Amino acid sequence: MRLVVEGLSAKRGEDLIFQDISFEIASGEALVVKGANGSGKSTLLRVLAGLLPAHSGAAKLLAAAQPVERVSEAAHYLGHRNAMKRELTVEENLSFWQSFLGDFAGGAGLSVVEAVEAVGLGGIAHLPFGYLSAGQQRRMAMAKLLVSWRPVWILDEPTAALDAAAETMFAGLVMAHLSRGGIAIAATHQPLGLEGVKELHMKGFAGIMEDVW
Ligand SMILES: Nc1ncnc2c1ncn2[C@@H]1O[C@H](COP(=O)(O)OP(=O)(O)OP(=O)(O)O)[C@@H](O)[C@H]1O
Repeated sequence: MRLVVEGLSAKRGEDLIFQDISFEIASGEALVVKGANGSGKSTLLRVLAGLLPAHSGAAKLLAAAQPVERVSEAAHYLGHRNAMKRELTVEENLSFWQSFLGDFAGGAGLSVVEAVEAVGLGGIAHLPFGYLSAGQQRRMAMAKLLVSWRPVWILDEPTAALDAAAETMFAGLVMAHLSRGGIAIAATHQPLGLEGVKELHMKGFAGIMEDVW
């Protein structure tokens, strides 16, 4: 499986945010997207996740376990917000996402109990999501990545609000995902503790980008 991005550009309103972004990531690889505030990291991830249209260019997932028209069909997107309902329990939220998303071909998600344990929060899945601390909420949002199998993880500032132990835990989850043949793309200002990842440096519209492999 390969994620191939060719000549991608995107606008916000009338403004071109970036243009001519190209890169390729294969199964088992991660790409970290770096750049200053406002350089277009979130915009790029939102385009890949199908939440914003590309202005030009394309992103394709090739040789996936099932054919897809859009990368988003094979992707989990973890944005700045956690996409959980505060009034529902953690278990209810994760069960919803598990049945809503389903499994992509070639893999199977963990049970809700297993996923909650994998993020180190076994025993509090019965609480309303809104009762959890900011860091616990972020961990539970990561558990959402585990309850259904999606080969591509698109992660926007995944470790915001996490303590050092949770950052290490998250790096382990990403490495396990890669070892299952997954792909991860993460925008971050913080080191994710991942070894040997590719980097993409967004420069904003003036400088666009350069690759550092
Ligand atoms: N809804 C919007 N309408 C118009 N412009 C927007 C919108 N959202 C973002 N922008 C602009 O697009 C540019 C890129 O924003 P983006 O959120 O992609 O940057 P970023 O690199 O992720 O920044 P940060 O590191 O602060 O999260 C910024 O100049 C921002 O003001």
